[in-house]
Amino acid sequence: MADLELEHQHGKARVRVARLWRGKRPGEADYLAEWNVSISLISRVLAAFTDGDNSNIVATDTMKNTVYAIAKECTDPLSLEDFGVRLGRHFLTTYPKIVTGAKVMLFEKPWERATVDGQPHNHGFKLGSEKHTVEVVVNSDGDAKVTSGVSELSLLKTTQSGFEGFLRDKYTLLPETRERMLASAIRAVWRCICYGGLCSYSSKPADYQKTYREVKDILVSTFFGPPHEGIYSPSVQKTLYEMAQAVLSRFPEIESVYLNMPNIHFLPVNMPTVGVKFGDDVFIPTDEPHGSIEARLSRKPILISNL
Ligand SMILES: O=c1[nH]c(=O)c2[nH]c(=O)[nH]c2[nH]1
Repeated sequence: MADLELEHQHGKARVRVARLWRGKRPGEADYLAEWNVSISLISRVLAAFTDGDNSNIVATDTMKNTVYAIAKECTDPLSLEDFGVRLGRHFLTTYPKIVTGAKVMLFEKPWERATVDGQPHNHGFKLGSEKHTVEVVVNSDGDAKVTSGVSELSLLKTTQSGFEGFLRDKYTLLPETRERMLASAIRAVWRCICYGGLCSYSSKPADYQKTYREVKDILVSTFFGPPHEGIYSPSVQKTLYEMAQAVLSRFPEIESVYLNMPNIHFLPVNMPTVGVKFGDDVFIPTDEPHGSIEARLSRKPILISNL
């Protein structure tokens, strides 16, 4: 109908692939990556929706198979980001007249090299905790916008946290405190890249894997503070801001960082009527409800007129 407009995309979600790169010589370590890949294509397939004309559809089954084929083509270990860019560009170069954009979302299962007798094992892996996440958007010029992240980074500190001075009204029960546990399952997402195109911070991190590890380290060390004394957190909000600021000051190529930090409450047990006296030593851990605190910190765009 002339007065209607259809926006559409199609793709394959949650394709799981494990890529093994065997040690090149006997006795050399194997490398393993397990990825979960979701692809969504913007393509000229309006007629498929409106007229049942499938002639321009890239089958989602083909997209799934392409994940395996490109994984095979990658003869050396590579980052999740580089794999995502390569995969996204594949659809644009294979179908330049049909596919006008590709979005690839990936996360990596945290297999870590096992250690046995204090030695890294050549072919043994164990599952870690937090996940590396990536979103790649490729446009028809082949420019790729890469957003990296970490999810389920679960951190807890037993002290050096409080919450005071907040608004009080007739429903406020929460006592003020300078002594509480602080726990969160952090999701962080940072954006730094434009290949080609206009972008104020356009350099590609030399090594995505290294940047991922270093961003994680900075998030963790800012959350906890120094090993012995720690650092006092007056709120999740302030700690979140300091974590984001630390990432931007360490990495000039990162233009913005988003942090989502649920405040996972550990409620001190208190049972005054039964004669057991607790003193911030027994807690009820709770998942729900939890505080939900999120923010994005970005560099202000550089104004040409100020240069
Ligand atoms: O760090 C906190 N921020 C809040 O906004 C909040 N709200 C609340 O009940 N406890 C906390 N803690």
